[in-house]
Amino acid sequence: MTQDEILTCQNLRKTFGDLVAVDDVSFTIAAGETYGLLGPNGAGKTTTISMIAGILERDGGEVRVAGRPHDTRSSWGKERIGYVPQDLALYPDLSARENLRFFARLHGLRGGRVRARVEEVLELAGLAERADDPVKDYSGGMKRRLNIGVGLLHRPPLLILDEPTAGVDPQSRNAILESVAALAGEGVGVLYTTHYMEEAERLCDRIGIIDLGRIRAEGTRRELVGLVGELDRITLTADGVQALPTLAALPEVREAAGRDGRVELTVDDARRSLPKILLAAADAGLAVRAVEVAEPDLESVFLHLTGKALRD
Ligand SMILES: Nc1ncnc2c1ncn2[C@@H]1O[C@H](COP(=O)(O)OP(=O)(O)OP(=O)(O)O)[C@@H](O)[C@H]1O
Repeated sequence: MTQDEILTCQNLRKTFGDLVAVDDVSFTIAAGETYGLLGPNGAGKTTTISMIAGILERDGGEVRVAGRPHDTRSSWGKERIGYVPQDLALYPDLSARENLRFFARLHGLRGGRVRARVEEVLELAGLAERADDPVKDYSGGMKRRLNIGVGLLHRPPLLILDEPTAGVDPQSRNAILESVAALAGEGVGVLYTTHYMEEAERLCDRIGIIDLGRIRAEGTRRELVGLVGELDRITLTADGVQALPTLAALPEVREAAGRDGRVELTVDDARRSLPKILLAAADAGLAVRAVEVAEPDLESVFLHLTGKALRD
């Protein structure tokens, strides 16, 4: 274990009757790192994080929080984890401020520390202006932001978020993603589950692709994309395909094909090679009308690894 590892889980396993919901899952998260568990509904994300959070008994494996063994009975680990479940755990008749005060006391905060922390979390969640309205009058996104705020009250060094943007409006979604990035910037380790590829790509330093209870592949976005050996594609729409031999001869171009005024190029790094390709096309007398760049994404990685789409 490296010194700044906030979470280590090894060989986690959970069965429900004959169903193996989580099968030999291992990964680590460092302080300040955001780790994404990306997989479709039923992949085993919630079961995995419930075991890590210490709210579900595991059938096998080990969890360490900041180096210490952690299970359903250990309060030391729970004090270091902020767990935000998918379902809202709020009192609808109380205001945001009242909800936060209640949960802050539950975490053992008292007196002036409750007041100060509640105000900080209201700001963080972007709810200061509506702090005294009953939660039942909030939008779905506001409730979700408050739910995350509750998980942050005790300043945990490890934050576990279970699909925090499911069903929220785009504005709240953006606010949630920004606040998670800010927390990671302050050194909080984040475990983030999602079935949205774009969120994993935008937010996560490393991603574990999970399907049928197993982690199929793990790495940075670039590493995962590299794993399946897919290359970037550039499509030029032009007045003809006469520049094809010139473009095919460029060292950046792996494959080139053209017909009906469209030139299709396969390249290693589209962003870097695009200016050179456009210059070469112009030199060869090709009038380019449109350019389209397609980089392989985690959706294609998922398809490659599991033979099915991330979303049905
Ligand atoms: N308490 C339970 N009893 C029986 N089966 C369960 C239980 N909890 C989960 N499962 C099953 O275990 C598998 C993994 O479920 P889990 O909820 O962990 O997946 P998930 O990736 O979080 O999906 P979702 O996004 O739908 O929550 C699924 O097949 C699910 O039906």
